Amino acid sequence: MVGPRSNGVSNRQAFSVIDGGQDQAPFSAPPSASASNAGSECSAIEFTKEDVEALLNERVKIKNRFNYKERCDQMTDYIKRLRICIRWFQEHEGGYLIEQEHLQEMLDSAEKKCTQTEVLMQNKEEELNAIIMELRKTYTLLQEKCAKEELDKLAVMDSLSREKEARIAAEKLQATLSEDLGKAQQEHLNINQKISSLNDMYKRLQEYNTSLQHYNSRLQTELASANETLKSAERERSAALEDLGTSRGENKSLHDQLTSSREALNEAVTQKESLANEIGCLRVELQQMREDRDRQSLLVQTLTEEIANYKECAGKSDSELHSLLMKSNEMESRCFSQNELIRALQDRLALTQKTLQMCDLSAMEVRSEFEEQRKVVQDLQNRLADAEVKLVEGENLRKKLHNTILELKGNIRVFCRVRPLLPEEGSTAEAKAITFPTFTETLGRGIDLLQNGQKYSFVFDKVFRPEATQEDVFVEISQLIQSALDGYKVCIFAYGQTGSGKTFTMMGGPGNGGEQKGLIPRSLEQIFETRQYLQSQGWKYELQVSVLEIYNETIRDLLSPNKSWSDASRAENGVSGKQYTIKHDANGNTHVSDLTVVDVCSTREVSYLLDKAAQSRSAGRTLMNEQSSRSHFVFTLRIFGVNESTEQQVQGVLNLIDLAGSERLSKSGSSGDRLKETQAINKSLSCLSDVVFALAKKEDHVPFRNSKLTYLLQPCLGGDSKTLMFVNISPEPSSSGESLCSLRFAARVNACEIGIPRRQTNVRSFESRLSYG
Ligand SMILES: Nc1ncnc2c1ncn2[C@@H]1O[C@H](COP(=O)(O)OP(=O)(O)OP(=O)(O)O)[C@@H](O)[C@H]1O
Repeated sequence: MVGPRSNGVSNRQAFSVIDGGQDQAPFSAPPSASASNAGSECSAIEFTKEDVEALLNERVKIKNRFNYKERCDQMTDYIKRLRICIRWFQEHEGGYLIEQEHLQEMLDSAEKKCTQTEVLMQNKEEELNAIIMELRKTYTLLQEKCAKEELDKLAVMDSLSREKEARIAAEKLQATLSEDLGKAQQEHLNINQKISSLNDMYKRLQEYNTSLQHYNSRLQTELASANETLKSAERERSAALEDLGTSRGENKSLHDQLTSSREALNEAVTQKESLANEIGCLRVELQQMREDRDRQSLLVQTLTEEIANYKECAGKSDSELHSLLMKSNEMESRCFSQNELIRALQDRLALTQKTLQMCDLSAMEVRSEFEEQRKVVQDLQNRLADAEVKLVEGENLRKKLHNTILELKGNIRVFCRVRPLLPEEGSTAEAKAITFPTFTETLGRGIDLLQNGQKYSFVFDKVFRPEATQEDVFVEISQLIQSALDGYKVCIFAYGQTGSGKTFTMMGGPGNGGEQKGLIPRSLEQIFETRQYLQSQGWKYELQVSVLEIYNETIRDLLSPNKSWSDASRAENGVSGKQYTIKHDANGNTHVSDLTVVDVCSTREVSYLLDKAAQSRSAGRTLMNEQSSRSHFVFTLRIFGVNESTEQQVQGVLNLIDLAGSERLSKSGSSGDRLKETQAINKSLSCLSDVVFALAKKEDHVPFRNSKLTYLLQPCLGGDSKTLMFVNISPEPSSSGESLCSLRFAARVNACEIGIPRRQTNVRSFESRLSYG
């Protein structure tokens, strides 16, 4: 057996030359050599037969290699090793010649094959290179694709992570949404419940609304029927009053008749009594006569008997007989005269009895007539009582209905009055600034104003045309005045530009008398008349008057016995001695300290006080009005009533106010003191406007305290009184600007809702004598 052995450094070097200096392993894995690390260490290798066979066998293995490149490399490596092996054998040729030949052959064939293989390999290599190139290209493409894929993947990963995040967020969101959904579902349930309850409520509200509508329509019909009833009550009342008057007349005439009948009866009775006395006397006389007659008859009888006896005893003396005959004749004549007397007395008796019977008859007649008359009187008295009860009921119904109407209305009422053109204001032919619509629904309530070619329409509770008389106006407010007697606070005030007719409306025309009398004197007349009339129903009233003016924001007592101001002091912005303060109590009554209050009993007294106050009132001449009121004039009548039969008590207040007129400084031509007055007037009216504006807008704060006027009027504007405003309008086209302002203000006032009027009953606290509202 031969095998590779270590041959020293020289062998090794020889191999190195053969290998071309390449430092690589000559054998792949010789079975017995330490092949793995044998490498090119030829000097350390010894070849044996087994090694050569193994080497030869290795070729087969290499041939079977599938991978060309690998096969090629291994084959090259194999050939090198074979050469080394051959060389080794050449060096050691003595013992191994056969193997050398064999090996040579093998080497040749191997070289051949190797060459073929190399060619093949080259082809294959080229092929492979082409494939490799292709593959590289593909690889590059793939790499690119891969890079792209990687990028895509990254992008996908990124989007995935984003999606994941989004998913997580979505999941979170879903969780919260689920929670929300749960809540929402809960809420939905709650809302559904709420909706159903709201639906129920809505249904109930609808029902309530329908019932309210029904109630409203019922109220409306009731109101209409109440109005009808009121009207019929009024008619009945007036008919009852008429009836009452005629009944009273009838009653009086019946009373007269009754008295005369009574007198006739008394006369007849006395006549009857005297006749009865006479009859009694006659009867006594008759009785006496009868007794006399009987006696005389008896005497005649005895005398006749005696005569008979005498006749029997004829022969007795003729003289005796003669005397007896004489006696008998005398007796007979006496008897005859007695009989005559009796007959006359009987005739008289019969006559007297007849007269008595007649007297009895006439007495009976008079008595029956008297009874009839008494019945008629009784009937009339019953009817009178009925009529009075009806009257009281009608009066109560009227009050109730009147108050219901006012309560239903619930706001300040506004009446508009347009004064006629004055002679100095030119002809009526001038273009008309004011017209009155003729539509049925606004008839008597509408007014149209033409200003700069534009028409402005307003509707109020009542509009009085220029031709309306003071009486026409008063008729419309008389019910309101009556309310003051019924225990309500009533306030009527006149508003408008200067010269528009406020003072005319409130106080009256020149002289304030007759047809020209204004609302204040007419109201007082009505109050005194009604007071008189109500006395029959048990009412007693005490009335107190006070009058003040607000001049330049200062209160003045117009009934003060010692007036402490003069024209000079007026000019000094109205600084007088006394400082009057206004206070409102919890009942809504207003008190002005130190104000003169006068008890009044008749219209004359009040007229005197009114004249006195009117004379004391600040007035002056302006371009707009000859006699212009320069202050707000406040007349107050406090009414305290007590019904002694029903023990009812009422306390009413009547405030009648003539405001100073609003005016443009340019138009009024004011200067000096007049200018100051105008400024003060305009300021207080502007405060009134602010108050009305705040009330109309239902603001929490109403600036009542901004002026004396508004503070004084607070209970009338914001409280529980029955308030009526007159807006006075001048028909002059040149005043249309101011008229528009006044009408606008009035419309705003009309829209204000104040409290429901309250009646003050069962109050007897009259010690406070200074209340205004
Ligand atoms: N309805 C009317 N009928 C006839 N004359 C009237 C009427 N209204 C007002 N007048 C007259 O118009 C003039 C001005 O009226 P009045 O003095 O009442 O106005 P006013 O509004 O009170 O003015 P001021 O605010 O300046 O006091 C007066 O001469 C008055 O007699």
